[in-house]
Amino acid sequence: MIGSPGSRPAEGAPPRPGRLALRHGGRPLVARRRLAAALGSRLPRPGQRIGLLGGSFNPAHAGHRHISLLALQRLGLDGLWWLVSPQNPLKPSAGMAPHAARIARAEKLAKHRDITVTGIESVIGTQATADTLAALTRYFPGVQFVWIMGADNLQQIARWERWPQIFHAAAIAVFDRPTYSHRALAAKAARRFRRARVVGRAVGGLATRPLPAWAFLPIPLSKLSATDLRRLEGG
Ligand SMILES: Nc1ncnc2c1ncn2[C@@H]1O[C@H](COP(=O)(O)OP(=O)(O)OP(=O)(O)O)[C@@H](O)[C@H]1O
Ligand SMILES: O=C(O)c1ccc[n+]([C@@H]2O[C@H](COP(=O)([O-])O)[C@@H](O)[C@H]2O)c1
Repeated sequence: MIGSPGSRPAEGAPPRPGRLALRHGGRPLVARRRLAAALGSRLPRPGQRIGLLGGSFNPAHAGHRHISLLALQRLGLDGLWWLVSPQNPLKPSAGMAPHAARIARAEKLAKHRDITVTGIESVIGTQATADTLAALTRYFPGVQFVWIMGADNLQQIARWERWPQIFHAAAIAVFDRPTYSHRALAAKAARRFRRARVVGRAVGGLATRPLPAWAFLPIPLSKLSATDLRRLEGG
């Protein structure tokens, strides 16, 4: 049923954003063929575990691929989408390469059968992650979405729009990143949701845990960043 939050109703979840109308005249606002086009015809099936690595990808780099491969393995994902954001609400648009150019470059780098590069947020008309997750869980009921991010974003997620809703909309996997681990784990979001943290062997089943659920994954670190790459490329 479109409009259901997926197979994992979150107990005590805050109300979904009212302004996000996904049905009009009984039909979804975005036709399935447009969603399929944005996903290279690879629509997910109910029950599948799909990782969502949201990012500016300005530009994509091997650090993105590194955490994506680890996410696929360690979380037993069926697929992982690189959600190339039209515009991060907290980043300046100056210096941001055009959306299509960032997608094209990410596609060249991803090159993995389980990774889909997509600009789907521009198709469904969302920018804030809370809205993106609300839309995806309605368009794809029963799909187990896992939001993937680096530790730098756990540190600052409490500045994102309606951020607690994100914890109630999808499981969250945080991948360690040089210099951020301690700050991230001491930050507001980690403290507020400390009881929802999944540790040890249970992390492998994060995708199917009742929400909220999040985990911090220590990994072999990658120092790569888009900021450094832009500097090297003279951008
Ligand atoms: N080397 C890395 N290790 C762990 N996570 C990373 C790494 N690089 C990027 N990420 C994560 O990937 C997601 C998308 O990152 P983004 O496209 O902003 O790249 P970035 O290198 O962080 O860019 P910038 O330097 O411009 O902020 C974010 O959640 C970010 O934390
Ligand atoms: O929802 C928000 O308010 C929000 C604020 C900042 C970042 N985000 C999302 O976080 C993801 C990572 O962004 P970035 O620019 O650090 O790669 C990307 O999907 C953004 O849309 C979302």
